[in-house]
Amino acid sequence: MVFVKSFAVNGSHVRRTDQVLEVDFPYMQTSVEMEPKSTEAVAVLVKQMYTFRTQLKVARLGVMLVGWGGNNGSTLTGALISNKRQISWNTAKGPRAPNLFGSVVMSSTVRVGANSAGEDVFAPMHELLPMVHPDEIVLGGWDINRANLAHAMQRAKVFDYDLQRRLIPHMESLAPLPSVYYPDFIASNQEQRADNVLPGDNKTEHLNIIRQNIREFKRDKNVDQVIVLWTATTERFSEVVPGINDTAENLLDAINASEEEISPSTLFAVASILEGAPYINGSPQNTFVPGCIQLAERKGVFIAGDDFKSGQTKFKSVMIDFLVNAGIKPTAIVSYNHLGNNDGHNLSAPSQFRSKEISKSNVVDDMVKSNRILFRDDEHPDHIVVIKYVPTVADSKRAMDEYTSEIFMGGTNTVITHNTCEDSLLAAPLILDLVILCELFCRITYKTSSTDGFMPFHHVLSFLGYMLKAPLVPSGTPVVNALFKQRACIENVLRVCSGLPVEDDLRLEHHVHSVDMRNRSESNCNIVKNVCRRDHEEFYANGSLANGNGSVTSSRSRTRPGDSKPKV
Ligand SMILES: NC(=O)c1ccc[n+]([C@@H]2O[C@H](COP(=O)([O-])OP(=O)(O)OC[C@H]3O[C@@H](n4cnc5c(N)ncnc54)[C@H](O)[C@@H]3O)[C@@H](O)[C@H]2O)c1
Ligand SMILES: O=P([O-])([O-])O[C@@H]1[C@@H](O)[C@H](O)[C@@H](O)[C@H](O)[C@@H]1O
Repeated sequence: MVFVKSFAVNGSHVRRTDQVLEVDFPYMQTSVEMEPKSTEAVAVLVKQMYTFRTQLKVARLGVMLVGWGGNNGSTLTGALISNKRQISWNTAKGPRAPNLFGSVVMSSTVRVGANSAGEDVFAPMHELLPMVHPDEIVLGGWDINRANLAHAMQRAKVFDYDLQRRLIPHMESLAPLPSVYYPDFIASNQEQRADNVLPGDNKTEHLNIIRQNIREFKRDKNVDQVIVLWTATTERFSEVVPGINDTAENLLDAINASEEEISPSTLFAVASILEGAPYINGSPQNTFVPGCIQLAERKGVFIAGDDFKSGQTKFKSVMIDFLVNAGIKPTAIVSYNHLGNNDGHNLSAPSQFRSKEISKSNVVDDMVKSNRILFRDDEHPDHIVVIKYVPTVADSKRAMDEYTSEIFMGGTNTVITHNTCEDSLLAAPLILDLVILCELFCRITYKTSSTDGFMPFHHVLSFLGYMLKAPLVPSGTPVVNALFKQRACIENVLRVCSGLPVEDDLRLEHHVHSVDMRNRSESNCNIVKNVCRRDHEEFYANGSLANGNGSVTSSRSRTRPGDSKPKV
């Protein structure tokens, strides 16, 4: 295998200028024709030509976190500073260097193709298209607690002490803006944190202040784009009330009337949408009430959610995909976890736990519904979710799962897992992926023979489902929870927008009679390889490359659009 730091795709289907990359893509689908209640079907192959257009200029990106002073917010902030400044730290086991492990965009690779020797060539996912580099992201946000980010980081107890010590000078000047606090939506045990709240209960005033905060942040930080992301405390579900939050008009009127059922998270979503800022919900509550979704559609602003998929649930979406697609029938999934961070404290309250229980429980539905050999229409594995608050373990969440399945000829298979998830160290890189990909999708448009010119993707950005437990999807479309299908969706949309083919793992070239790889016909797609095998091993050894003059270049490519890509 060979690893390259960057590549360009050439071919008659690719048109590139300094500003724009346009790619033609023949999208093949099957339209299934069948009579109602019939079990016979006919699949007809349908090809639709898409042209994808990507604006290559990456936005100067500002990210405003709601709940900035929380474990996730402070951990992400410290991690970005540590990576940008290359702040290493000492531990009992020796020195540690910053990294971005757990970010699918920054730390996973894609197969670009095979070279003339038949070797697979891999590149970083973030090299598929120009994306925001984490070093360039400007962070800000709100919190109902006034602690500065240095204090918040220390309170979170996530980073090693020596790293905390080294980060404090860079974080103590960062302070969250005061936020909206409506006690009824989060556990009463959170009241002690609420010392940084907007006065009064006039929701129109609160909305306008949040909107002003977004405008001022964009101006003062000199960013081109702002994305608002909720990583604040899990709220109880909002009741969807006709006349209150069922349409965009009713929702805006309800805010003007300071209706009680309008949650802080929905207020933030409305403010973001009205300011043209994409809004992402990292928690399980139903922020996106129907009126909010309709408002996002009206304004053409991306929304995505719900609930970061970080540890136990992420693993579950792999296990159930494996079992069901192996023809094995899961009959019971018992998920228990305990955690001791403030999130866990909030989740110890029934209404907030219920929000999380829903998002953690629905993650198997797509896989179960896909296999009527194993499951009857109304059949579903027993699925239990338990969350307990144990202060001692702090952010180091323990997840214990038991998967019981029916196997061949009446057999039973039971898999028991114990997963210690450093909650915030698993969630923070997902926040990075969510905002990097969201910024990219804001620069991609598409056209087909049936569109009126180039159009943005649907305002419900369901491509981001990989990072979320309960992916919000456009009305009437299926929810996909299987983790590797979700990842394949992201990789393939980026591949086709870059000019590469979909990765279908068919690999026919390896299954047909041996072809002398040296005689492979020269494809019309040239891959630029600029790193030899030695560098490849060195890259993997320490994530950096020694170039010709002995100096070390960062393993994170800083290729910018328009840079002349080295040619071999
Ligand atoms: N692995 C994970 O950590 C993980 C995974 C999935 C989902 N989540 C969700 O992410 C969220 C954050 O997790 P965390 O561990 O950082 O929790 P946390 O309690 O440490 O942080 C939440 C922060 O939000 C603040 N807050 C509460 N209400 C607010 C409001 N109305 N406006 C602004 N700030 C507000 C709190 O003061 C706190 O600082 C939670 O909802 C959690 O369920 C976390
Ligand atoms: O690990 P995972 O299931 O993806 O998600 C986590 C839950 O297991 C945990 O109970 C909760 O406190 C975290 O906020 C997060 O939701």
